[in-house]
Amino acid sequence: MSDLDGQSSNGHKQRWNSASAPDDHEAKRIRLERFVADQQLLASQSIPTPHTPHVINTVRLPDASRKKILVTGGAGFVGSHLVDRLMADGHEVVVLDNFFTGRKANVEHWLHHPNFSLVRHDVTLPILLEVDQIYHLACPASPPHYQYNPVKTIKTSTMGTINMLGLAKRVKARILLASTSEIYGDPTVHPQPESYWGNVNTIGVRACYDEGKRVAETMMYAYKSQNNVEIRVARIFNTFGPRMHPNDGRVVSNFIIQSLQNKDITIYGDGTYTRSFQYVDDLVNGLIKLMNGNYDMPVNIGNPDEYTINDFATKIRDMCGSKSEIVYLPKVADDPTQRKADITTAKREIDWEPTVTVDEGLKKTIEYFKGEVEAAGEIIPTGPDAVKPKGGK
Ligand SMILES: O=C(O)[C@H]1O[C@H](OP(=O)(O)OP(=O)(O)OC[C@H]2O[C@@H](n3ccc(=O)[nH]c3=O)[C@H](O)[C@@H]2O)[C@H](O)[C@@H](O)[C@@H]1O
Repeated sequence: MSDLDGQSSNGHKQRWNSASAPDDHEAKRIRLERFVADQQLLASQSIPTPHTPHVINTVRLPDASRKKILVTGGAGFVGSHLVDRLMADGHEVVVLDNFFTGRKANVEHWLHHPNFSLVRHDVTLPILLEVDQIYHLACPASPPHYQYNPVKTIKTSTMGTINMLGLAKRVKARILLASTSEIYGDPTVHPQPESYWGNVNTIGVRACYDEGKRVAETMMYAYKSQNNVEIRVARIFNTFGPRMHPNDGRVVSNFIIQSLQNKDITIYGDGTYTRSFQYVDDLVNGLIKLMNGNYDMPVNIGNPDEYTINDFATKIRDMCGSKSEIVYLPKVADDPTQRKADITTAKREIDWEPTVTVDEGLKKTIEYFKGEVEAAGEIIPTGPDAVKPKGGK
């Protein structure tokens, strides 16, 4: 048995004598383990090789029609579904995400695809990239999450949008802003058309998000008129589907998670408030149509199917076959009392309307959360108070 040269942890070469040396078999095993680890590292960090674990086949677009598309917040719930569509359509996609509420798991299936790049970056800082289109989605959207650090939420919507508009201007990219139905505040007009100016409490707990998005819209139109930037503005209404953060705290994820575990379903207030809910695939279709159409005024993207929170709780409990009790907690501050998308503009200008019913969408979402609950053992849903998103990259 020959002696082996070894490297000690402090870097000094050391010599094992035959008494203390690992035998040949052990040395081979260590070398093999190192080789496999090196290969795995290489495969995870470089373009696909025959050893790369999993590369999804996508359409191969000719250079002339393949676009470089930036998706800020692309590892989030909505962003990751949008990325799936853009990748499947054969485009090159760059995802920027700071992983505050986004999760690597949402996009990990693309990590080895040569058309895909994932960059950990906070949009409040500028970035230089060459792209043709920008979907600017980055911002926490769940009330407990966006209220956790309101100053950061404001910076994300303001500085983040300025940075993305600056980039769009420099590289002449078209930019789409993910705005929100929240810009209508607690609406006095029902349903809400784009021409309604809204009713927002400028110093309330939701203002960091609502006002941030309102000024983001203002910036979009300022860059359009002053710098000829090509803009699109989507006002997104309540959206649900797989990959919602399990601790998101929003009504769909909370009610499903509570029902699946036979825990109390928590209604804030008396449950007479209303929302209209759309499935995420419909939203993604709407965003892509808006981006690639000719209309550059704000467009509501939502499903007008409106429910009281009471009815929605019963519906989800029934669909889950759950024994949960419904409990009523104090209402949350500045909660909009009614919300329903008027989608006349979307139908007329971009030929879009939702095609997935709330029931179909809920079935898929319940299936997804069954898996999440099973994997986690137990999920304690986020309550109404401001809270930092839980890990779970
Ligand atoms: O889901 C969305 O797309 C929207 O969600 C939030 O707006 P909000 O309508 O307040 O959404 P939820 O937090 O899901 O609340 C909906 C209603 O259910 C109630 N709720 C929520 C959670 C819960 O456990 N129980 C409960 O009664 C809320 O008080 C509210 O009245 C965000 O602020 C929007 O940006 C986003 O577009």
